[in-house]
Amino acid sequence: MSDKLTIVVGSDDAGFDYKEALKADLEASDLVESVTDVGVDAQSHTAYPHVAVAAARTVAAGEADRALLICGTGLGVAISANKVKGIRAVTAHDGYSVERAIKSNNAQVLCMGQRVVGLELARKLAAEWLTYRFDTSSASAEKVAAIDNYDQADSSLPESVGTECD
Ligand SMILES: O=C[C@H](O)[C@H](O)COP(=O)(O)O
Repeated sequence: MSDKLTIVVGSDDAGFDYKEALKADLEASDLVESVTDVGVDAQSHTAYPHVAVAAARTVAAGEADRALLICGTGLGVAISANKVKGIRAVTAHDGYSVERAIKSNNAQVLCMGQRVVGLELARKLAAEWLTYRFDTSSASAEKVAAIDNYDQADSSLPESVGTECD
């Protein structure tokens, strides 16, 4: 994998304008290898769960490094993306959370709400998001591994999986 990021973008119609603006920024960024748009387009009205799951499945399949998803609040797309096994999706509208989403949580999916955050702040946050990388040797790594263990476990397994973290 190149150090440049392959990114999927998606939105419902409530997030369409921001998705288009952020997509243009990503396409112009030296930190981005490619951008794939899973919709919606200006004419379609696909509900957010379908777009979010399509984007998340692309990431889970290893066909993209990250996804940037926009809906009205950034909440529905995050909830939906998190239904895909292996995906860690977060909603964040401030710089610290965006940074920690990568550095603490290794979240592959960042979600924002067009009805929540100003466009210029959303653009700044997306630009900063591109610069962060998860450190697999950090103390956060085993916590993320614990999330993934729960994700992989089925409901017949014990309630907790590896509760001890150093
Ligand atoms: O989380 C949902 C999003 O904000 C979506 O864009 C709007 O959903 P609603 O029309 O159900 O409020």
